[in-house]
This record gives sequence, C-alpha cells and structure tokens, in this order.
Amino acid sequence: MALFGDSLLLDAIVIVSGLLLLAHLYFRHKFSYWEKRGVPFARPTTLFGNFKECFLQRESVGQFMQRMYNEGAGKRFFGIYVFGRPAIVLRDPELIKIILVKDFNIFYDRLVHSNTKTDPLSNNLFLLKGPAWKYLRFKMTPLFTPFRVKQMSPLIFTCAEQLREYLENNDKTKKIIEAKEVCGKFATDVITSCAFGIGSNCLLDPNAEFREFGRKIFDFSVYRSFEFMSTFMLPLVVKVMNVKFFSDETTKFLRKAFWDTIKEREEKNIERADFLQMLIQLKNNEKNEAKSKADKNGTRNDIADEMDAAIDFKGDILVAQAAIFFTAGFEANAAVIAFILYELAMQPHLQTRLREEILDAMDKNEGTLTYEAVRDMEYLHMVVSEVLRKYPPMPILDRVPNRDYVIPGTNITIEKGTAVYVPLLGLHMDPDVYPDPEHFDPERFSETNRTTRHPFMYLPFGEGPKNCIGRLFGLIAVKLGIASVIGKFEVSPCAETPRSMHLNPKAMVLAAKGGIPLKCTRLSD
Ligand code: HEM
Repeated sequence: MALFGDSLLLDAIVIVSGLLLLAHLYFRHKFSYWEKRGVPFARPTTLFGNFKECFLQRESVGQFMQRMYNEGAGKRFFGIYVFGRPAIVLRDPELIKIILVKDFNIFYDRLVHSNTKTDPLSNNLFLLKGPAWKYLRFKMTPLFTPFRVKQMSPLIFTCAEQLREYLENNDKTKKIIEAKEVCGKFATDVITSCAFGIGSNCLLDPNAEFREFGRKIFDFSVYRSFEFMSTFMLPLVVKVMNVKFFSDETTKFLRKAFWDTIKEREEKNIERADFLQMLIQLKNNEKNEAKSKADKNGTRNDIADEMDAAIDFKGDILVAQAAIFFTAGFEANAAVIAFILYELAMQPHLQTRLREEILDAMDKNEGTLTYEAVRDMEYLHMVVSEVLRKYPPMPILDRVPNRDYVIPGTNITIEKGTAVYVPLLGLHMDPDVYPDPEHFDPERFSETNRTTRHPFMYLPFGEGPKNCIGRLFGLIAVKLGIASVIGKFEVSPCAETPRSMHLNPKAMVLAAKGGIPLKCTRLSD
C-alpha cells in the first residue's frame, strides 16, 4: 500500500527527495562552520568537502594538503573540510612555530587514531597520545643521542658494504636496479641490525622475511592506502571499520621476531647498546625505579607525575615500540636514498661534484670512509637536504588542541579536537620561498642560502617536542648509504627511468609512481 496517494513510484520519489533534502541541509549546516567563524576556507563539494580527490586516491594526502596550501595563498591559515569534519591548514611559518613549539602543551597529540585492542602494535610512540606518549618519549630520547648513533655506525657500514657487493653482482649481470626496492633492502638491514641486533639479510637473501613484511606494511594497494589515509585523516572510519595500522599477519611476525630476540638476550645475558636493550630495561620495571629516584631526590617533576598514569611495559606494548622503529626507520630512509639516486642520475654534474667530495674524504683516510667524515661532508648534506625538501617522506604533520585555542593575533578560536595540519609538501614547494621548486638544486642549502628563509618553511623531520626522534639516525644511515654507493658506482637513467618524477597518489609516505629503475655501473678503480 502506498503512503502518498496510490503510486509506489510517487512514494519512492518523495522519500528519495526527502533524504536528499536532509543531506543537503545537513551538509549546508556542516559547511557553514568556517564561514560563521570568519575563517577563509576552501569551497567544499557536497559529501566529500575538499577531500574528494584524495579519498578517491587520485592524489596522495601530501598532494591534497599541498593543493590546500596553494588555495590558501596569502592567508596565515585556511579552513578545509575532510568530508563534514572541519580542519585547519597552517601556512604562516611563525604560526606553525607557535603551535609546534611554544604552545606545544596545548597541541600535544596527533589526530592519528588506532584501535589498540584489535591492533596491539599500534600502541606505539607515533600513535600514542597524552601522558603515555610523554613518558615513552622521555624514556626513548636517550637512545637517539649523537653518541648512541655513532656507536651504531659500524653496523651501518657493514650494511653499506653489503649494498656495494649487491650492486657489484648486479653490474656483472648488467641488470637494471629498481632503486626503491634496493634501498628498501638496505634500509631494512640497517634498522634491524642497529635497533634489534637481528641480521635480516635482505640484501643477500631475496626471500628475507623482514623485507617481505616491510613491503606488506607499505604495499599501497587500494585497501592498504585506504587504511593509511583513514589513520591520518578519518579517525571515525578507523574506529567504525576497525582499520588496522599493522595487519594480524604482520603483528604475528613482528611479535615473534622481537619476542624471540628479547628472550634470547635475557636467557643468554646478552647486552647491547641498542633500542631493544632499552626496551628490555623498561620491561624490567624501570618505571618504579625512576619513580622512587624522583621521590628520593624530592624532585617529583613533571615526568614523575606523568608516570603515575604511565604505561606498564609488558608484552605487546614493548613489541609495539620495536615495531614503530622498524616501520618508521626503513620506509623513510629507503625513500630518501632512492630519490637521491634518481636526482643524481638525472643531473650527472651534481653526482660528479658529490663524488669528488666523497673520494677526497676517502683519500684522507686510506681509502675508507669514517663516520665523522661522512657526517661532516658539506655537499652531501646539501644534497640530502634538497631531497628532503622536494620529497619529504612524511609530507604532512598533524596536531589536535586539547582545549579551545585562540589563534594569536586574531579572535578566531580553534575548537578542542579540531585537526590542525602543517602541509610540509606545500611549504617546501612554495615558489615564493623556493623559486622553480620542481628543479632539484642543492645550492638552496648552501650555508649562505639556507639562512635567507624562515626556518619553519623547511620541516622534513617536523619540529618541537614531538619531532622525529630518529632524525639523527636517519640522516646518518642515508648519508652512509649514499656515500658508499656514489664513491664506487655511477648511477644514470636507463630507458625505463621516468624523465620527470610522478608521485604515487596512493602512497602515504612519499613514493614514486611506478618505481625508479636506474642503471648502476661500477667505476673503474
Ligand atoms: C630521513 C628519514 C626520516 C624522516 C624524513 C622522518 C620524518 C618524520 C616526521 C616528519 C615525523 C613527525 C614529526 C612531527 O610530528 O613533528 C616523524 C616522527 C617519528 N619518526 Fe621519523 N623520519 C625519518 C626517519 C626515522 C627513523 C630512522 C626512525 C626510527 C629509527 C624514525 C622514527 C620516528 C618516530 C618513532 C616518530 C614519532 C615521534 C613521536 O611522536 O614522538 N624516523 N618522522
């Protein structure tokens, strides 16, 4: 029986029209959020807001934020909509500095969300929030001092040596290298041996399990990309659809790999100066020790107070930290080394200049590279810095205020819980700051040139207390890898090398669309 008159068709038309009208009114209400507050904003489209291209995986999250940055030209900040959720994109480097550093106590958390019950390894430093993050960060920071990183450098040199062997064998068979894949193997070997004392053997063994699982974490299939995008942009989807940062299979593998190593060390009383050792100490009740120390000294400081609410370092929470070092450690490093090789192949005169610097340093040290020599190479630093400008592996930063926040110099309030994005790719590709931004030019980072810009227009490792904890380690691993390759090999484009770089629209960590095939030839001695 029909509801409106005799016709079912009429019923259907009325119901559908009613629903459409409701949806229209709902989104009209939602999309008036920034206008009502007097915030300049990007014009949204129904349902998607400004997020359509990104959601449909026609542009990556980094490219989406870059587009929003460009649309907001001339403004200090800019309102956007991710579906119906309002968010702010920051453009002004001074404001970025205030939010990341000065007012950090308000912008303490990231928006990123995870389901720690069903995805236990997401209980890690990157994804944790509040006091638990603060406690963990405090405990982890000593692992990444220059001294610790230097201590690990012999292991990185060993991996670099294996990389050279790999490339030599490859040259003998005249094979083209897929730069991202080779660098992925190298970076995985580096992180597993430095952080966990595990020889993952990715360069020597084509079926190495660590490489296999690393590839799975960042495979950027349609569904995996959706999971990553949701983690960073759609917290509600993560909750409702139970999206996981680490799949069950990866969790099982990492859990076993790290737990076996922890057990072996405990049983055999093995101690090493690495990340895993520090995690083991945490497990063995560091919390109580540090707390009583703080009490005894009468210095129940900020951190000691936080510890009352802190974490019990047992079981998966421990493995979760190992998992994030592994994940963050290999993918970003691999991406950076691969992009450097690409840019050097495309501009051979830059490669020649870099090689001269490397060979010169080797000559001064009986034909070998030292940690200090690589760390102090000026031109190598310029090359790495320029790659991190053009291809920041993590192309956005996000923060969420824990209370309402009035933007300095305005009467505009960012409401508690509103996502605030720093669009790194947008800042780094701003032609007013970096003329001809697509052009790869290490001179932008010469001593004179780098002082001409606002320092917060260049943030490849983020900034403030929540910046990249692995910055120093990452830089050294990348530099050692590059110095080892460029000192002995020439990289050049092959027929399949893309003549201009296209980024993968599905990749959360910046990656080339379709890989980076290159020719890599051994230099004659
Ligand atoms: C060239 C390589 C790397 C780049 C460009 C990079 C970039 C970044 C960026 C942009 C962030 C976010 C910072 C913020 O929100 O302000 C971050 C966070 C982080 N990175 Fe890195 N990263 C690199 C290498 C590494 C390595 C080698 C490790 C570990 C060994 C690592 C571990 C982490 C962790 C654990 C966080 C979360 C820190 C926290 O929330 O306290 N990264 N990284």
